[in-house]
Amino acid sequence: MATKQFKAESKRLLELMINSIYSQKEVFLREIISNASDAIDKIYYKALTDEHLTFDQDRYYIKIIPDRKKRTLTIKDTGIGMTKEELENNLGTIAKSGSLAFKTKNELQDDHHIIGQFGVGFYSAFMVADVVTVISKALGSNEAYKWESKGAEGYTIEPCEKDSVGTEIILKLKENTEDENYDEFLDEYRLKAIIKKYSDFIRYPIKMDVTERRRKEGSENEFEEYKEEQVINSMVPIWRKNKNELTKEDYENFYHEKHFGFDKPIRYIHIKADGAVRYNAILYIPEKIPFDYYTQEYEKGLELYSNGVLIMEKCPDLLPDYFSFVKGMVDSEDLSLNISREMLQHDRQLKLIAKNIKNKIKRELANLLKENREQYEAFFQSFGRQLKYGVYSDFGSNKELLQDLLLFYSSKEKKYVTLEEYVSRMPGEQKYIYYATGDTNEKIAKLPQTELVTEKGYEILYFTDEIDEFAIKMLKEYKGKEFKSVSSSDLGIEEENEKQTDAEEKENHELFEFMKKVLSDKVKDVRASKRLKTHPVCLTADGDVSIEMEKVLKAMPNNQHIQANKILEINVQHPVFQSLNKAFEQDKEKLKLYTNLLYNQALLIEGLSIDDPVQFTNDVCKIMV
Ligand SMILES: Nc1ncnc2c1ncn2[C@@H]1O[C@H](COP(=O)(O)OP(=O)(O)OP(=O)(O)O)[C@@H](O)[C@H]1O
Repeated sequence: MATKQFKAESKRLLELMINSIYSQKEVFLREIISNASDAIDKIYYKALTDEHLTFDQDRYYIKIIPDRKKRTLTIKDTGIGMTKEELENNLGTIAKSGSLAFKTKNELQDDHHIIGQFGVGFYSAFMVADVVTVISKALGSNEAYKWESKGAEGYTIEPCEKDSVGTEIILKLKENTEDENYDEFLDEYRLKAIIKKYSDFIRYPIKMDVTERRRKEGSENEFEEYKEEQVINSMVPIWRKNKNELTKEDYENFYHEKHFGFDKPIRYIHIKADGAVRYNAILYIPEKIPFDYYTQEYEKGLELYSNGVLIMEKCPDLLPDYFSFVKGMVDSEDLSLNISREMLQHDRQLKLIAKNIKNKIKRELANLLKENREQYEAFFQSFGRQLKYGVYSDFGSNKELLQDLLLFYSSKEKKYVTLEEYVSRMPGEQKYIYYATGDTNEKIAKLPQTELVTEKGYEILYFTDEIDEFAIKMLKEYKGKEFKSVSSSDLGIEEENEKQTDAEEKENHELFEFMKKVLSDKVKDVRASKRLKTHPVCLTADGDVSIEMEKVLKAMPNNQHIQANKILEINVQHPVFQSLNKAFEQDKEKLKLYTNLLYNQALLIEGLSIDDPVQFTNDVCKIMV
């Protein structure tokens, strides 16, 4: 059966191209400049194999010429130019890329990389222009031609005059409308900003006559404006330079030029990957936390370049959430771009780069921790919470990667320690890694629940961040040692006084039952404490939800009323216990009063609010009179 050819309605196709591919009009300039750069590159390649041709870098440039009077924007290049046939083929056929053909034919391999591949970028000019005129003279030709088009209607080609080899693209800008101001593309500042944003690392100078001001000669306070030709782009991206050519200052300057932050980065990572995936990257670990970092407004991501041309200002897929504080850029030739160069096809390359970057950041942070503890602690103060979120999120799938980057305040060392350091110091008989939760280190240090563990001489990690306990529950253990809250019912160290407390529990069973009834559903149980030494009372929790977790969950907007199973623990060695016993025998009303008072005291110690503060203060007054 004969295969029929698809027919394309080229007029319609062009309209689609112009109106649907790009989300931002300003990218037309990026596309035209990229074509100009490709055209110069082509001369460079020709010179490699043609002995009659030399490539003298200084002769090649791109010039941007806005003309307010004529409402035109001209982009001129000294590249290879186009013959009549090439104008016809390359600009008269949508999706025909002369550059792609050139690349394939010349099997280009070295550092100069031609950008064009889809054969559509040129038409983006019609987003901002009614009429596009191309005047071109090809290398090795004596004739010049003018190609002109008003868009979908078609184009004309005719001979014209042009002195030098190269191409001039003249855009007659559209009239302004209520929604669109095309004049902006005649404005020097705006043009400069667009060039800097997308085309800063085009290898050839992008020049423009820029208006400057100077003091009038012979005058004190009179100024005059004058035009000066300036090169707008930086040209050589520092990421393509060798690391040994660059100084710390170069990296810091780049950080500031790119507006990654106002601070000085504490570490930078320069990656030149040339293996399974080829890319260059410069990454920074900032010193200071951005003001919006822990808000929804904060956007993570790295700048993404393809061949030095900006594709995305913030590519989120390159950074995992737990490293969202990292700033920087990635440049790769191997990306699968979509036709507008605004997005990437979700490809293997990008995933490989992201994985690679993730491991490099992890290694860099681990090195920082080893080499400069003070700086790491400062970093952790800013971004540690994000690392802990990382341990907790995604069902703990990143906990192995992140656990050695965590720091917690230690009761014994009185400073921040790693889990590794904690475990390496554990006495042989210590079963668990102990932790205590609270608002501040000072408050935690005073918690009655810590008494037994501290008396045993064991180290306690202080958890002051809401996320801490959740993250640790996800970790479950570190190097085979389980985590244990000092408030949990079984601390694993009560052997000696275990039997005694059990006996006391039995002996005072009726008293505790009475107290439990007084407190009704507020507590699950009232027990003799195995952990209290000097304090009369404390609250602990049975089960998976701790009192701290209950507090955090309660503060969440969609809280599910998840509650900890609270246990009121009484220190039977404390003189208060005698008073309780006495009241139990002689005055049940008094026992009720004492029970409520002790319960409310325990709440206060935990940082929980009292249901009825007025009742509480009345109760305190009652025992005074
Ligand atoms: N300034 C120029 N000098 C020489 N040739 C040019 C110039 N501008 C465009 N061309 C030719 O026109 C072709 C089509 O350009 P167009 O921008 O539409 O696509 P492209 O650059 O090949 O691909 P992409 O859509 O990926 O940018 C180019 O491949 C190139 O051969």
